[in-house]
Amino acid sequence: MTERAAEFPPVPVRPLVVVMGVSGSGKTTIGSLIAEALRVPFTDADALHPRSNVVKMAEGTPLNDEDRWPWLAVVGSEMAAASDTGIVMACSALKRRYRDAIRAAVPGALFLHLHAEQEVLAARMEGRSGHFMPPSLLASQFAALEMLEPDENGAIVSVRGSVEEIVRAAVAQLAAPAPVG
Ligand SMILES: Nc1ncnc2c1ncn2[C@@H]1O[C@H](COP(=O)(O)OP(=O)(O)O)[C@@H](O)[C@H]1O
Ligand SMILES: O=C(O)[C@H](O)[C@@H](O)[C@H](O)[C@H](O)COP(=O)(O)O
Repeated sequence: MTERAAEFPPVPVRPLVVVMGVSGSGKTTIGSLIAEALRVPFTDADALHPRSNVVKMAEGTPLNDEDRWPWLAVVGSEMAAASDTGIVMACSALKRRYRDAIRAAVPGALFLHLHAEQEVLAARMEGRSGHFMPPSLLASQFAALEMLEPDENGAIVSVRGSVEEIVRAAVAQLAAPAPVG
């Protein structure tokens, strides 16, 4: 076992993880490090949006359900295709019904919700450059957000702290998930 793998407790074999949360919550930053720690591939669902969705968000208009359904279908099929290796997928998955759609494609999916107050994330988005998502859409993301419910397989992880602390807490949750709610 390498030094890095030894830092973390054992996690499920071939984990199928969705790192969820609003824009700016750290899905890309934290999700890619979780994937590295688990030694599984990482995919950012930002890269799976049809061009029309990216243009819409870049213009400052929130996506609606109709915009998201085809994208969520791609997210689900990419995860299902990774069931032999495991995967960490960064995907907002803001609403319960979106997560239900992903679970329909990947029944074993685990959801890690990266969570912090809007002000914390707004400051982080303001500090991010070269991304299509404008900080002005953050309020609409919080308005759409539905928290994980007790029957959903997953955990809420606070992202107020450092990246290292968050990755550690997230991997610990995957090893021994605490019940939500
Ligand atoms: N724990 C953290 N502390 C400080 N800055 C962070 C933290 N996590 C992410 N960031 C920064 O916040 C911004 C948003 O993170 P990002 O990973 O792009 O979020 P998302 O993919 O959810 O939109 C980026 O500039 C990133 O470097
Ligand atoms: O469902 C949505 O409205 C989008 O998926 C959105 O939640 C997502 O956050 C964007 O793709 C922006 O990308 P970042 O999350 O990387 O800011």
